[in-house]
Amino acid sequence: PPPLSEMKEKNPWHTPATIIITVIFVIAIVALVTVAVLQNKPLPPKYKYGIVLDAGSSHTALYIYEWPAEKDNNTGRVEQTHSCKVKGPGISSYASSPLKAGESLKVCLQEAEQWVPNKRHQETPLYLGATAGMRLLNMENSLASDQVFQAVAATLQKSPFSFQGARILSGQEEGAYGWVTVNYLDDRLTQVCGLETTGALDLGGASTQISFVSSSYDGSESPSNSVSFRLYGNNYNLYTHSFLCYGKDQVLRLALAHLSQSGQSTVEDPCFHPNFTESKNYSVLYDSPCVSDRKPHGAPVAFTHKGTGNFSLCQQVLKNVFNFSHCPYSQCSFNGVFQPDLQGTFGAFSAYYFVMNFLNLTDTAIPLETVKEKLATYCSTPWPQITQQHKDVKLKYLAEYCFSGTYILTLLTEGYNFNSDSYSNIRFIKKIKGSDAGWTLGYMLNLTNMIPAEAPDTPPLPYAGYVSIVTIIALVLVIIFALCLYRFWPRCPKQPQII
Ligand SMILES: O=P(O)(O)OP(=O)(O)OP(=O)(O)OC[C@H]1O[C@@H](n2cnc3c(O)ncnc32)[C@H](O)[C@@H]1O
Ligand SMILES: [Ca+2]
Repeated sequence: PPPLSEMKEKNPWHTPATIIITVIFVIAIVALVTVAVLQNKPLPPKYKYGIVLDAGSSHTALYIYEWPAEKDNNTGRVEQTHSCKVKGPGISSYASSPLKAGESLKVCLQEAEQWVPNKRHQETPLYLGATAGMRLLNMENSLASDQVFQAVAATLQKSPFSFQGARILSGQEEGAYGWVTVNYLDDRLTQVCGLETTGALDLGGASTQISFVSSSYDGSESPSNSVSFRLYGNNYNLYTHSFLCYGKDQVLRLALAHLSQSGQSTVEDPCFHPNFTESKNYSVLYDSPCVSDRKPHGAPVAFTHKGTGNFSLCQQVLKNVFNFSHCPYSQCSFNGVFQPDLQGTFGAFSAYYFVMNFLNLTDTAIPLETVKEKLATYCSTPWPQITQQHKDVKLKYLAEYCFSGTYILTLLTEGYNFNSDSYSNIRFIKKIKGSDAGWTLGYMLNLTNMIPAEAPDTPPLPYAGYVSIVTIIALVLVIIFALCLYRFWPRCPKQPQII
C-alpha cells in the first residue's frame, strides 16, 4: 500500500476541480436559502382605501375602509379603519338651505384626509349614498332634493379623493347591501356551500329593512322582493323589503297622528313616561309625506304631548300603524307586503341596537315575555326618575326609548312574525370584527367589484408554505452534502478504487 502521505496527496478533495465545484454548490445552496428567506419576509403592507358616506334621514356618517392591495378578491379582508359622524341633521333637513348640506360634510372629509395616506388620496374612491330621508324629500319636493345633491356633490368633488357619485339608494339596494355586509364580515359567503347565511334587520329613522334567504322563497312570488346574487361561486336568492315611513322617527309621527286625530290640545301618549310633557306644533308633526294626508282640520297651532307610560296600550297604538287587512300573496308581513317563512339567524343593527342596548335587552336568551315585562316596568317609570338616573343621555333619545323599545318588539312580533322561539335567533349587533353593520360596506364591495361571482382559484400551496418547503429541501441538501464530506468522505473516493 502507498505510504500515508501519498494517499493524502491523492485525496480528490484537494483537487482544484472538486474545490471549485464544492464552493459553487455551497454558494448555490446559500443563495437559494437566502432568496427563499428574504422572499418570505413580510413586505411592508400596501393598503388600498375606499370611503362611503351614509346620508341617512337622521344623520350622515363617513366610513373609511382599508384592504391589502394584493388581496382585492379575498373575503373578509376589507376592514373599517375609521368612521366620522357628521355634526347636525341628515342632508334631507337642508332642503331650504342646500349649500349647508355640502358645508356640513367638510369636517369629516378633512378628517378622512388624515386617515388615508396622502399618496393614496387620488386613487381612493369616494361614494355617497342617501336613504329614506332623501327618498321622502324627493317625493315631496324633487327640486329641493336635486339642489341638495348638487351641493353635496360640489363639496365631494373638491376633496382630494376620487369622487364616484352621490345618489339615492333604492330600498332594495339598502336591504341587500346590509345583508352582504353582515355575511361578508361573518365570512359566510366563501364557505363551499352549506353554511347558512344570516338575515339582516336594519332600523333607521325613516325606513326599515328586512333581508334574508329562505328555502321557501325562489323569487317567483312577489319578484319585486327578490334579489339574486352569484358570489364566490354560490347562488343566492335573497328576500328583501324596505318599509318607507317605518323607521322609528316616522313611526313616532304615525303614532302621534293616530292619537291626535281629533286635533285636541292635549295628546295623551302611552309610549312616553308618566309626567313627561312637551309642547309640539301640529304643523311640524304633519310635515312629512308619511303623515301629511292625515292632518286634522281646524287643529290648534300647538298641542301638549303628555306621557302616560302604559306598555300594553302603547303596543295597541303601535299595532295600529300596521295594516293587516289585505294580503294579495300567500302570506304577508304587513301593509300587503309578501314575506316568506323566517329562516335562520338575524343580525339586527342601527336603531335596533341603540335602543335594545340602552334598555339592557340585547341578550335574546332572555325570554320574550320577560323582555316585555322589563319594558313595561321601564315605560311606567315616571319621567323625573328616568332623567335622574340617566343624566348623561341626550334628552331627545331618553324620552323615546320606551316608545322605540315597544316599536321594535311590535315590529318584530306583529310585523315580521317572530315568535318567542324565533326571537332568540336575533342578535342585536353594532359591529362585526370592528366594522359597523350597515349597508355601506356591501355597497362599496359591489361598486369596487371586490366580490367575484366565482370563487378565486387558489394555488395548491399557500405562498408561505411554498417558500418554507423550498427552504427545508435546500437545507436537507446542504446537510446531506456536509455529512457526505465530513463523515463518509474517506469511504467515498475509495469505492471507484475497489471497482
Ligand atoms: O336609514 P334611515 O332611515 O335613512 O335613517 P338613519 O340612517 O339616519 O338612521 P340611524 O340608523 O342612524 O338611526 C336610527 C334612529 O336611531 C336614532 N339614534 C341614533 N343614535 C341613537 C342612540 O344612541 N340612542 C337612541 N337613538 C339613536 C336616530 O335618531 C334615528 O332615529
Ligand atoms: Ca340608515
